[in-house]
Amino acid sequence: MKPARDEPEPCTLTSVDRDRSLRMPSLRVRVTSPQGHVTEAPLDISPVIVGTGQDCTLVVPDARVSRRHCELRLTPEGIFLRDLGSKNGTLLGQTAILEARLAPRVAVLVGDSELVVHPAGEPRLVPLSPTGMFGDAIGRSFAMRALFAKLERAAATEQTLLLLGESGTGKEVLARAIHEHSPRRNGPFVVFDCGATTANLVESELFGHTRGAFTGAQAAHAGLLEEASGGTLFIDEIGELPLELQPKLLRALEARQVRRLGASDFRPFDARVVAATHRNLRARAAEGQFREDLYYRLAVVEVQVPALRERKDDLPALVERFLAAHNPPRSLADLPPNALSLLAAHDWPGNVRELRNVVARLLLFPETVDELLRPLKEGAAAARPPAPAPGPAAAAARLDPLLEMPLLEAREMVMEQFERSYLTAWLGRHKGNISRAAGAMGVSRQLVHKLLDKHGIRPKGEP
Ligand SMILES: Nc1ncnc2c1ncn2[C@@H]1O[C@H](COP(=O)(O)OP(=O)(O)OP(=O)(O)O)[C@@H](O)[C@H]1O
Repeated sequence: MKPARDEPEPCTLTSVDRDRSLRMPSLRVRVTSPQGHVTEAPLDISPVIVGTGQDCTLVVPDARVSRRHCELRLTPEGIFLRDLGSKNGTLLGQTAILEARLAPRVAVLVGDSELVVHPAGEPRLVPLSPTGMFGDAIGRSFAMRALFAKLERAAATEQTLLLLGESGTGKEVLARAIHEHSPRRNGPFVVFDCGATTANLVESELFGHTRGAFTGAQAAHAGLLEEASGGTLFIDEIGELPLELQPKLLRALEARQVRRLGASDFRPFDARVVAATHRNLRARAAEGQFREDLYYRLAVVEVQVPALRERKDDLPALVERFLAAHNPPRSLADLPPNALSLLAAHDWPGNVRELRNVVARLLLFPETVDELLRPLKEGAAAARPPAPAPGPAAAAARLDPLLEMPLLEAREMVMEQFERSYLTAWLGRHKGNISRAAGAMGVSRQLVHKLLDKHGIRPKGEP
């Protein structure tokens, strides 16, 4: 299909069909190493990250390429290439670029490798949700509206779904919305977090147990697969499911029946499973850290929930939502005038959860807007020594704004702030060493990683 004179350039994202579909050009990013090794990936609504790290979209075998070297993004304005702070730079001709619009077929140098975006066939149409909402999830960006349209269709089926995405991107909100849009909406929505449950409890929690199956099992207990019958079981952090339990979950999902711990018989269950993880499960499966057969069983429908930094178009609507949910409800006019532009300049490693917390803090301490995003950028490396204990007057002054909030909200916010300060202080004392900080805090390394994700903190030394 050749674009007519007035049609948009083929390498832009454009909504058509009265904003119900997205015209998605077919583009492929190709990187050729100096030895002639070629790696390729499609460039569509998700950005392509190029680097040597295994979590990159395009993993380039070139020692002069950084772990996360550069990023390509398809936007309504064209293809954008951004250097991610690489050591050896991203060169367009002789010029090192930080961010530039890139035309197709133009070669760029990353390390010693050549990167080119090639048109690869006809554009396709991707359905868009017309509303920019899916259950409680808000998203006006093309990326989220395309995701909502896909999830709406998947929700109507009985298929198992796998939601991938960084911590705080909204996987649980989406899982709940899938349940609410499914024929099972009148049944229970049950949540199980593999990452927050100790390994020896996971089995009895998921599959249940008989009386006397282990010390303390005084009564028989149905597992969550059975409890979610008629509804949906959301298994969060499925990547943390112990390897030895993975065949048992696979068998249960295949046979739609479950054997309680200590039992010899099988019981049928009727729950739909939606799973989520912040890990690259496909890569873990390839490395033997996750059962490949279970991965394929879970990923019948697999969706990637984009990070907030990839969809900053969503910021105003999300901020408005958090303001409106405040008690009493607030609006954008209650924020300092430069707040939205400051928020847009931030990278949001903790995603929507971090945004929600920042908005809550902005309402309490609007005068701190300029400082607010600075410590977030510096992360744990900037852990400051704890401030001296405040006197009674200072304590009362800090309490005043909290008194305007309902107890539960105020308590959650104080707890989150405490958790963050506690974590950064211990990481600071141990120079970012997670094992030592976890030891000092008396918790597992996994929990420290989870908390780091939750608060959007990147410890010193991590890129
Ligand atoms: N699209 C969205 N619209 C409105 N609120 C959102 C959206 N995405 C996330 N949130 C809010 O952000 C917070 C974190 O979301 P959620 O717990 O669903 O993230 P998650 O990806 O499941 O995180 P984790 O992997 O850490 O469990 C919640 O308060 C949720 O309501």
